[in-house]
Order: sequence, then structure tokens, then C-alpha cells
Amino acid sequence: MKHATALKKVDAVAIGGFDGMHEGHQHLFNALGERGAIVVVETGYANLTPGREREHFTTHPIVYLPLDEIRMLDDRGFVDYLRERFPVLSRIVVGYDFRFGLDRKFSHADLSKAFGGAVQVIDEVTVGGESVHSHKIRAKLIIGDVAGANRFLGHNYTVRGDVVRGQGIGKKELVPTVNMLTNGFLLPKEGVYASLARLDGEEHYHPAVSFVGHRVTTDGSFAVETHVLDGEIVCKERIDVSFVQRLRGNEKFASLDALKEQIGRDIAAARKAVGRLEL
Ligand SMILES: Cc1cc2nc3c(=O)[nH]c(=O)nc-3n(C[C@H](O)[C@H](O)[C@H](O)COP(=O)(O)O)c2cc1C
Ligand SMILES: Nc1ncnc2c1ncn2[C@@H]1O[C@H](COP(=O)(O)OP(=O)(O)O)[C@@H](O)[C@H]1O
Repeated sequence: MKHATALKKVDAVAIGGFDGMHEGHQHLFNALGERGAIVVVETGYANLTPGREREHFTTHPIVYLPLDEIRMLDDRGFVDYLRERFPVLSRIVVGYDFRFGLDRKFSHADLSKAFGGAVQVIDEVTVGGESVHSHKIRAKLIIGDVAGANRFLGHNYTVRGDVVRGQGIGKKELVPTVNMLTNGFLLPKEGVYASLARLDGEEHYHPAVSFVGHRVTTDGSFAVETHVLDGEIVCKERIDVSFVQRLRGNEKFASLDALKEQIGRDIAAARKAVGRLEL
């Protein structure tokens, strides 16, 4: 949040790490009123929505607290710390498993006692009978289950980054692709994905197919590259790639022609998966 004056009006906060801004987190945010803010406890390990990426998934202002500043506080110390920053705070929203303080010693019950005001505890949020948590979303991405990760997130898993130059083979001999850096984001398992791409901050997403992995058929280097399905495009600075469905694993082909044929099949499969999808 930019203005210290705005903090003075915040009457409710939701507290947590909030990496992913997933379905469970959204239930907390829904309980915040008009003057509610999100308090992110920054561990430095967020890789689903690193840093300010979280701001794409909420309309509430976000205040970032470094974990080092609060990890040693006891329940009273933590409440004092919050009151200092939010002088008219009357409600704290946390999840059923919220813990804080040294060795995660304190629970929402301790917070309730120390705060005196309202502590609203959100029940466990599940999807398909499974409890939603950031670490489970990471586990799904690592095995390439982007569809499963998306169900937990409640939105398509999206990585953003600067556009970089590729080897220059794609455009000449295969298909044109936008290569990107994905600093800070966890990438799904190496392979080919039906995706949606937003180019240079455009409003809408284009259906696309993305490759994540070592280009074992060509120079062996690691790349995240996206071919947009709906014709010639220009993308110079930034690209957002949302992963929708895994199509296949990374493979080494005997020739560029064999890879090109497979890419043709990937494009057809991606078109089927995302051709008519809109965000
Ligand atoms: C849809 C798609 C699928 C791909 N699949 C593979 C693959 O299975 N194995 C591989 O080594 N490279 C794969 N690639 C990456 C190509 O090797 C890469 O596009 C080529 O090296 C050109 O790179 P450049 O854009 O940097 O010039 C794929 C690329 C796309 C667009
Ligand atoms: N599935 C869920 N149901 C209800 N509350 C949750 C859920 N997941 C997280 N929360 C709450 O959201 C806040 C942020 O939790 P955090 O630890 O960052 O999420 P996660 O457990 O997904 O890593 C905490 O108050 C936590 O209790």
C-alpha cells in the first residue's frame, strides 16, 4: 500500500503468507469488508505469486511484513505490532490453521485472547474433498498437473516475465516463439502445455502452446517459450503465460523435421484445449 494515511482507515486485516492467492486465501479475503487489507507475511520463499504478483488476484490493498520482524513476537507483541500499523483495527481474519510467533507457537485462539476485538476464523476450504494449500499446488505443478493446480488456485497458474531472444531457429525452421525469463516463479514440470498468453500488457489473452524445458533436440539450453496460435503477433517486452493443460513431456527428436511434425500435432491439441477459451 502506497499511502500511510490509507492504513489509518483499515479496520480489518487477513493475515498469512498468501503464496498463490488460492481458493482458501480468497475465502479469507471475501470476509474482509470495504476497508479491509491483506497482510502478507513475507518469508522470501513465495514462488507461485512472488512479491507483488499477489496484487493481480485481489482488489484489497496489500501490506507486506518481513517474517524477520515478527517471528520473535509473542501473542501480545504481535497484536501491539498490528495496532501500531492499523490504529482503528477491529477485526482480524485468519484461517483454521493459522500459527504465528516463535516455533509457530500461537494459534488463532491465542490471537483472539490477546486482541480483544473480533478474530474471525475461516473454516478449512477444500476442493474435491482435499484441503487447499500452497504446498499442494507446488506439488501438482512439479508433476505437471497444471489442471489440478488450477482447480486449487481458482484461476489459471500464470507466470510473467521479460521477453528474451531465443536461438533464432524457431522462426526459420520450426514455429515462431516468444522466449521469456521467469525469475521467481515455480515452473511446471518440463514439457508442452496448452496455454493462454497476454502480450505486452494487452487486455486479452491469446490461445497458445508453451514449451518448458531443456531444448534437448537443439542446443540443450533451458527455455520457456510460447507460440501464439492466432496468427502473427508482436511481443517486445513482457509476456504473461497461463498454463491450462499438459499435453506431453519433453522429448529428444532425431531431426528438426521430426520435432516440427510433433509441434504441428501440439498446436492442434492446444487449439482443441484452449482455442475457444477466454479468461
Ligand atoms: C510447441 C513446442 C514444443 C516443443 N517441444 C520440444 C521438445 O519436445 N523437445 C525439444 O528439444 N524442444 C522442443 N521445443 C523447443 C524447440 O527446440 C525450440 O523451439 C527450438 O529450439 C527453437 O528455439 P528458438 O525459439 O530459441 O529459436 C518445442 C517448442 C515448441 C514451440
Ligand atoms: N484451505 C484453507 N482453508 C482455510 N484457510 C486457509 C486455507 N489455506 C490457508 N488458509 C489460511 O490463509 C492464511 C494464509 O495461509 P498460508 O499459510 O499462507 O497458506 P497455505 O496454507 O496455503 O500455505 C492463513 O490464515 C491460513 O490459515
